[in-house]
Amino acid sequence: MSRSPSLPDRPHREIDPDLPDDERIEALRGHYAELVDVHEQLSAQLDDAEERRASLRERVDRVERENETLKSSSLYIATVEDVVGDGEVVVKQHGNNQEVLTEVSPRMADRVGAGDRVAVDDSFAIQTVLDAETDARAQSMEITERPEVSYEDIGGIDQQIREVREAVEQPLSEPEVFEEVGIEPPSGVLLYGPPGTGKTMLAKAVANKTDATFVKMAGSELVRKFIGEGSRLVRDLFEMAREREPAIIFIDEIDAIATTRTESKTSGDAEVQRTMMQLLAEMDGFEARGEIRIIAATNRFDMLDRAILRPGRFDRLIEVPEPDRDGRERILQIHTREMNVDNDVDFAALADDTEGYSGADIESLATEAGMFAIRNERNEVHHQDFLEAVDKIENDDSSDVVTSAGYFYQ
Ligand SMILES: Nc1ncnc2c1ncn2[C@@H]1O[C@H](COP(=O)(O)OP(=O)(O)OP(=O)(O)O)[C@@H](O)[C@H]1O
Repeated sequence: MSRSPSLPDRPHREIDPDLPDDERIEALRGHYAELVDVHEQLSAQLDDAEERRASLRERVDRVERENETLKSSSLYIATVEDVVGDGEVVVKQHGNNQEVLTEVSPRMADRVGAGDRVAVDDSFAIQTVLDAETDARAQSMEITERPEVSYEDIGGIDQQIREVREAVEQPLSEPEVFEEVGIEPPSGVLLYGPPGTGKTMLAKAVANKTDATFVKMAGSELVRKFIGEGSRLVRDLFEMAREREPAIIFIDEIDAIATTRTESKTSGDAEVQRTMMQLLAEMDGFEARGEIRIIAATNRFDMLDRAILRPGRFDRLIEVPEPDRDGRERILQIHTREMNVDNDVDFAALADDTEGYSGADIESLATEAGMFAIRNERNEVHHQDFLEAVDKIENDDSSDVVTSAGYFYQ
């Protein structure tokens, strides 16, 4: 730091009062001249000091600004695509889709997994994993690189499987067939029917079969949890799918965002409307022969706004009903494949006893029967265990069976 210049000496002059007037005046003139000189020096020093002060102030301002920028420095949002091992991951930055192989600090190593949204700094070091609170997308979207469901795991809806394969799988696996014939594949497929009948499974099985990423979003979460975010989330949903082509977008409970317009003009309705408009806009601007297929599901077909069923939107409707007797038998067999089931179990008879059960109900029934076997200290499940399970489920008020059978869906 430069040192302040020394101050000039203060002029001091004793003037003898007994001097003749002209000499005194001369002495006073001389004193005055000295004072003027010192004044000029001090003014110059003051100007210098002012100048230095201004330049220091400027430096302080600059440092403060830099400090502020560092403290609040923006982080970029990226998705972890793959954990390569040895503390390295591939991340893809949102927006520019740049893919980067980056090291994970030991502090973050246990917390980072494929599919996580993370905040990265300029050098792509992962600073934080976005938790459910900050990451609306993580809460409302489920992304599975390759779901483990196959068509063989789904019972009783063979006709629906066939239709979904034609409408969703074939355009992905054999797009040339559609080109040769000169038709556009259906834009979107709508699965409708009571809860727990295998709609989600169907969508997952197609993703599995076609090696497509499964991107699921629940319509209800879109509008209920993230007020004001609905349309952004719809945009995000399609963007996520585009980043991961081939992909299957599955919108569960689409009725939550595509209900018939009501007269009321509450802000909640406006939000639902905006979300639906965004969805329609995304679908309208969609390449029908592209690598992204859209499947939606609803339990409330009656409530749907018909605008979403127009050609170019959800133009293939597939009903997924409750399983019939044969379907129930098949689903029972599927869900007991891994169980140690005694020869006395009569699946045909159980199918008769489970009228009105959905696939999900039958899955709970099998688990419940297994619990009875464990309670009776057996490792084999007997027919009687299934009967007790039926009894328990039907007398249990909290059971879904009672409600799902009574669901209104068309
Ligand atoms: N047809 C089926 N075959 C075999 N299992 C089934 C079938 N339907 C449902 N399940 C079982 O029930 C569970 C839930 O099914 P799924 O989520 O596919 O139903 P959904 O129709 O999408 O229901 P929701 O309308 O409530 O979302 C599945 O994980 C599966 O174990």
